Amino acid sequence: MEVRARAPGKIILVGEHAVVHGSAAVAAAIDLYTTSSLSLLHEGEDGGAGAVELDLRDSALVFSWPCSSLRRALGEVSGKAGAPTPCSPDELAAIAKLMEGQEIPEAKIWLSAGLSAFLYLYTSILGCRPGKVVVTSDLPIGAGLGSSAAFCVSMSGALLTAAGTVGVGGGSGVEEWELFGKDDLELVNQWAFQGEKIIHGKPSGIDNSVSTFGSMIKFKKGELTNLKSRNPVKMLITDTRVGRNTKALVAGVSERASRHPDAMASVFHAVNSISEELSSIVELAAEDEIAITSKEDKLAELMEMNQGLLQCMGVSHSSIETVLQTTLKYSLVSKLTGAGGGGCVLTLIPTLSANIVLEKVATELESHGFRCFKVEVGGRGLQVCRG
Ligand SMILES: Nc1ncnc2c1ncn2[C@@H]1O[C@H](COP(=O)(O)OP(=O)(O)O)[C@@H](O)[C@H]1O
Ligand SMILES: C[C@@](O)(CCOP(=O)(O)O)CC(=O)O
Ligand SMILES: [Mg+2]
Repeated sequence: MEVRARAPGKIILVGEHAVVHGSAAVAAAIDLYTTSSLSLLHEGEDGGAGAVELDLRDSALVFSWPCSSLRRALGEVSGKAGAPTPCSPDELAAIAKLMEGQEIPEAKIWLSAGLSAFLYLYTSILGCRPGKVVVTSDLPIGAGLGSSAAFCVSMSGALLTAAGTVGVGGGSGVEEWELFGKDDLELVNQWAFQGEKIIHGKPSGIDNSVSTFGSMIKFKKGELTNLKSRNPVKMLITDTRVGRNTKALVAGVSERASRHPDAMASVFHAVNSISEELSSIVELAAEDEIAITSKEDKLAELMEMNQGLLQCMGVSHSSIETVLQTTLKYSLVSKLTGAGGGGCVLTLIPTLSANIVLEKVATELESHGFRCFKVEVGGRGLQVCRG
């Protein structure tokens, strides 16, 4: 049996980093996906005693662990159907040892966090039984669009479906994407969060939640509120192509917060107010051109204010500043999205803006070596297909 699960990336409209410290944030799914395709094998089917294989198609890298080594390192784990137990320090150390035998190219050493999350999810859900997972993704990795969460959500979705834990009774037998019910999605989300913890250290949970449930959400202290966005929100995304790592950036903000607790508490409080205000504005229905423009002006101003506060947190970057200055020449407002330090920048596209302006701004941004693309905002979350 093959199970394919796909999960979207996301944009954070406002509230990144502050959300880790208890403020509200607003995020939306985008139409770029990571897909995990899982085939379970029987011992001996591959001519050997069986192995767990991870094929990262986009990187042209395949990793493999004999089931016998997994059992030696992790014990006779039997797989778990219910809610996850967090990865213990001992388990994490055993997984780190299993990584030693793998040949990860130096330039892609950042993949090791994803591989560790994979081994944790696979062995915890299915035990040490042989199987093969092929992963493909439309998302740039490590660029602020939530590739780590999409990886963990699609992987958890595929593994839990194969284990028969979620999606029981669903599916029509023909190849089509299937949506899960709320309880199944909750369970997938809990597992994906544990995977995110291995990759990020201290995630807020916003990325895995929006990737699992889709749509546009407000997220605060683990609580998710679905936002009904009454008018389309259009965003241009600019990938600065400056690599960065969410774990290090999140840790940097926490260190700044422990050096300046009062000042940073005020910054986080201001972000919370921005997210709350933006949430209520997106839910307002604007009927005519004047109302739409006034609504978009408010969204743009809140995004601009949030960008200033992200600079206060120390997570902007010269490449991000270049995008801000370039789009401002065309009276367009931008802010970083995700962890910052490079990665992607959002530019709000007003409904009434002329296509020619957009083409000009994209051309100028690309002349700096950046990559621009448009995304659909607020679409579906996890979907599964059984072949
Ligand atoms: N398709 C993938 N295959 C393997 N690992 C992945 C994949 N997507 C994400 N990851 C893991 O997630 C990390 C990137 O996560 P992160 O730094 O949070 O950035 P972002 O989530 O914004 O893309 C990568 O370094 C890798 O370990
Ligand atoms: C910085 C943060 O708010 C978002 C990180 O998103 P990304 O991994 O950069 O896509 C961290 C979090 O909320 O877990
Ligand atoms: Mg991430």
